[in-house]
Amino acid sequence: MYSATELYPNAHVTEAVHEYCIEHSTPLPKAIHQHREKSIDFANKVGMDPDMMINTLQAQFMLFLAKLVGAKKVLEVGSFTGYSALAWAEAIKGQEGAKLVCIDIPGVHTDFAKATLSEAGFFNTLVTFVEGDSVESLQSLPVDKFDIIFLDANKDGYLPAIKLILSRNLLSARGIVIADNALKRGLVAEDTDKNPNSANLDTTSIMSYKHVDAFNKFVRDHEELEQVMLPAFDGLNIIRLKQN
Ligand SMILES: C[S@@+](CC[C@H](N)C(=O)[O-])C[C@H]1O[C@@H](n2cnc3c(N)ncnc32)[C@H](O)[C@@H]1O
Repeated sequence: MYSATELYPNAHVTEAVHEYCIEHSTPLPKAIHQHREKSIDFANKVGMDPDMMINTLQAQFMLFLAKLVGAKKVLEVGSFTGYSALAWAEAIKGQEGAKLVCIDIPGVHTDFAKATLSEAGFFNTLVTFVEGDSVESLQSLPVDKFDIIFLDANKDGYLPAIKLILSRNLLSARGIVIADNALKRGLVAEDTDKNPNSANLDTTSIMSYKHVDAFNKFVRDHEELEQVMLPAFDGLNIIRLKQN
């Protein structure tokens, strides 16, 4: 049975709709736009994949969402060149007690992200970096309550991350966890040859869809959590603590 709606007839219309959405959403500040261009140049120069960044529309969405939930404290796991971090910083800046903590492994991309946030006047004031493995960093992070926790690093870290978020009480009562790539190009739902993305199927690496699927199932089955899985971007699993 086919119960989903295939909204757009082809890739051309899908792309046109995407551009329309960008043009009809509140634009990102110019500095964030410019940073995207600089990040693409930088990533290409150092041989990293610029497509690791969230896209423009996702940045517009996350900035809006952060404002919608009145976020003051954000924890980002996986910052790359600092593009999504800039969007979070823009959303929370100017509030007393606002802070953004970014976790990523050390490297030229993290140096680039720190320089960017420094140029924007955020580094070490609004934004701090924890340089290390995602799970180890979540284990040792000083306890605080975050209104948004964005998971966007190694996929084998998602499940240990949500367990640590719960056991260490890192999420504020009305806070949300946003797990990016929650659908992994559709592979979590369909990993046979009916999905062209199943060619060279990766079931073992740290980025495998298998880890994301285990995370999604853990979240779905956890009695203290409620969540919505959205087929937007590469899939967003938006999670919160059940409210009494
Ligand atoms: C998809 S990118 C993040 C993109 C960023 N959120 C953005 O939209 O601009 C994933 C990041 O996870 C980081 N990463 C990979 N393995 C990691 C690990 N074990 N611990 C911490 N970060 C890791 C990579 O260095 C990379 O910068």
